Amino acid sequence: MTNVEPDLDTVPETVGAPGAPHEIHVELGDRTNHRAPSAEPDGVIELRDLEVFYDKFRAVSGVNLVFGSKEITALIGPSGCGKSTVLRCLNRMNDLVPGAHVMGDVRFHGVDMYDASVDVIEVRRRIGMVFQKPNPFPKSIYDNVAYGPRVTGMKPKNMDDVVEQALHGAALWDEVKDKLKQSAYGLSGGQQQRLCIARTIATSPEVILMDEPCSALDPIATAKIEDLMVDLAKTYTIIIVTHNMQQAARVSYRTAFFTAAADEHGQRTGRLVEFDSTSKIFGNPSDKRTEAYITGRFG
Ligand SMILES: Nc1ncnc2c1ncn2[C@@H]1O[C@H](COP(=O)(O)OP(=O)(O)OP(=O)(O)O)[C@@H](O)[C@H]1O
Repeated sequence: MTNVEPDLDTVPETVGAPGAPHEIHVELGDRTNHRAPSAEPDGVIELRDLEVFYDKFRAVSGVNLVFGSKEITALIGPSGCGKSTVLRCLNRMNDLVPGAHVMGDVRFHGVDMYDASVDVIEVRRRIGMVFQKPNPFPKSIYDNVAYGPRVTGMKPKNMDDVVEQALHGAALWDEVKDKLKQSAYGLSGGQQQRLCIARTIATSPEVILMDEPCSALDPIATAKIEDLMVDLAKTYTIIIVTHNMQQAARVSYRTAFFTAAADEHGQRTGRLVEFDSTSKIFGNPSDKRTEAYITGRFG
């Protein structure tokens, strides 16, 4: 996936000076709840000088980002710029990737998430993840949702209530309430993805990370997940990686744009180019590389 993207550092002058007036055709926010982001994100998660390696390969470098709670933040950029790598740092998923190591600071409520005293299971309970391809377990719908509370040792008074609430939260209850004991594999792709969201919220996380959650879905199922995201953001902090710029523009409050630049040895390392409110990024970006990307000239 790397080394096939054009180098955004070499965008031609015709793109225009940073901040210059220009025409950008990405529609903003027909699905958002139009909650204006506060001036500065509160920093529920903060990245300082984040650098991620896969063995000796430096995949991303110099990432400083501050996420706001109960907001949707989109990470966008061309293939291979390190969006998923950064996302996986936010709940220590990269621990599971052979050769991956993380430098710099990743703080959750100000606490160093990579400190030796931190309980990784608890990190992943509080910061859940939904993947690109719906990945329900080969279990019943009920057992998929109850799985997280069971394995993380939650002892709810009534598991049925937990399952029902999570399925309501994922806007799936009405479609499955009469077949909770049936296999999750009998659901459509979009339903399976909402089941995965229910499975994530059943453990009462604060943050939900989503890595291209709609890329395997048709437009109707995508629209349902986008509506759901906006609804979930009233309760949860959501950080989403998406290739779909319309989607980023529709659902997110803030957007971080990454790109990958080659060094003198030709090694392409992902970097954060610009982070701002979504309306600024899509309406009047400060960096010509952002503008080139969102107007479809590159990437
Ligand atoms: N498990 C891995 N082992 C080695 N290199 C990896 C691994 N995962 C990602 N990389 C490399 O790290 C860089 C960033 O990849 P990453 O998947 O984070 O980018 P991305 O922006 O999410 O890409 P895409 O949009 O194509 O999913 C790429 O050069 C990729 O090849």
